[in-house]
Amino acid sequence: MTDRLPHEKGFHVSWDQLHRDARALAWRLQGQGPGEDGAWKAVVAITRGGMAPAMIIARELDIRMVDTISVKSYHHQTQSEPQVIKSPNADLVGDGEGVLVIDDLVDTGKTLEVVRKHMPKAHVATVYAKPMGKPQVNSYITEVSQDTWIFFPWDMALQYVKPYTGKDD
Ligand SMILES: O=P(O)(O)OC[C@H]1O[C@H](OP(=O)(O)OP(=O)(O)O)[C@H](O)[C@@H]1O
Ligand SMILES: O=c1[nH]c(=O)c2nc[nH]c2[nH]1
Ligand SMILES: [Mg+2]
Repeated sequence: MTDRLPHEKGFHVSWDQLHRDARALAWRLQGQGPGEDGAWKAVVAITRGGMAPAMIIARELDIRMVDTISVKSYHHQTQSEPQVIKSPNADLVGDGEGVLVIDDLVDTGKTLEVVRKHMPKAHVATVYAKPMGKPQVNSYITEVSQDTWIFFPWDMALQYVKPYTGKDD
């Protein structure tokens, strides 16, 4: 057994970096909604990864209507068919008009495909995007290659690493 990942590259995101990138996304979305002065009606976070960026975006854009949609598709790094296991309030989101749907990243785009069926008129935004999933998002901040695995701060902890020489005594 090996501890090595099935992906060649890792893109490690700190809390600070996530905060900056989510703020950059909020900046891009500000004033782009269909409401008066470009306001958005609500934010829907795709749990769980979308919750941290959605909170930052809701704060920056002063949106108080926040709901969630829960789509489960990965077990560690293995993907299965996405399933909606919790829907947002239908009275709040309607067909998605004026709603910002936020996720941390789009990879294959399968999760967003399912979400778009629920809210076809929503504006879908992710902080990070891989090429295969890009057609599913309306806005994103940083693109990484398809063979990169993005590591988020909530999945990581600081730990000792050996020097490059391998000598740590
Ligand atoms: O574009 P896709 O290939 O569908 O993958 C992207 C989705 O996968 C991850 O969520 P995951 O299902 O692992 O759940 P989590 O957010 O609870 O970690 C990530 O947060 C996205 O929601
Ligand atoms: O933490 C994650 N990093 C990724 O790159 C990814 N792709 C799908 N799901 C993911 N989760
Ligand atoms: Mg997710």
